[in-house]
Amino acid sequence: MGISLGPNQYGKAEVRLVTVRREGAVHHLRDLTVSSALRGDLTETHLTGDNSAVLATDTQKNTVYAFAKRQDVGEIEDFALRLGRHFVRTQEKITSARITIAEHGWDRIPVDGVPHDHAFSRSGDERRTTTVTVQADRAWVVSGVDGLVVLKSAGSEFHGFPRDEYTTLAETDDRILATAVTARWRYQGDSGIDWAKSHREIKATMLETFATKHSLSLQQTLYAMGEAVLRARPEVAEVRLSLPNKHHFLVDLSPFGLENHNEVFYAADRPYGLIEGSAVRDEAEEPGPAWTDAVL
Ligand SMILES: O=c1[nH]c(=O)c2[nH]c(=O)[nH]c2[nH]1
Repeated sequence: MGISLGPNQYGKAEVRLVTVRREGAVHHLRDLTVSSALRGDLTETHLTGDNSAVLATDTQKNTVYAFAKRQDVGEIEDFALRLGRHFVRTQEKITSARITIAEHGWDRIPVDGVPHDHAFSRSGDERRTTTVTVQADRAWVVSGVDGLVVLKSAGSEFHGFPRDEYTTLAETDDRILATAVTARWRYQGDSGIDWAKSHREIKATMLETFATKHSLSLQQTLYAMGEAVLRARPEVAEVRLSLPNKHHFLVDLSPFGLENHNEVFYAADRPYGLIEGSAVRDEAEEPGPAWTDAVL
């Protein structure tokens, strides 16, 4: 019978890791969600239940915690590289390790205007992310951001679209544009990059472009954001963006005898337009195995 095992991987998903590093009275907090996915010669466990090549997902979880103790976590890209290389180097049958990390931000609580030593408030929904894929002595790093919510209350139009028998949407030259940015960018190379600075500047570039680019569509804004990142950051080969159009509909106030001059909106949560695309550098390195899976 012509049946065989298809592509497979296994690992521990969403290990919740919080670390506290003490510098005298000042505590430094890190809050990560770490997932591992291993690939390799794993046919036996699937076909016969022979687990001799299966590093338990429980062990993978423990490795995350032990590594966090043995060495300061540092940048999520470096932590993921250390974990991925460890799994590939120590497990004979494992040929590929993919480590995905999301970092949740915490801000110090201000007390009388002074940031507190050891009390924090969650920074919101935004998360810094990375997915590192390690194979033999190569690694590919794809980093990004999730849940970066932005809105502009001017500088956005949408018109000139086709009208058929089902079109009701009014053309507009003044609307609210809002989205929650999911971005992924792939780095050329896996060393010599200041991950934190790169992340900070890519995010600043995307935000600045969102703010200043006069928008005729969210698609146009998406490409402008990606293009600006590639122009500013030579270490990045490609940027992929997934932008939900968080619609803000004008409320019809005429039943109440009131006019609505773009002042009162209904923020709908669904359905939403979902605009996705990428900007690619012409002479970019090949994406390697990391990109398609790592993105979304
Ligand atoms: O920026 C937009 N792009 C679209 O494709 C679209 N479609 C829609 O209904 N509104 C919008 N806005």
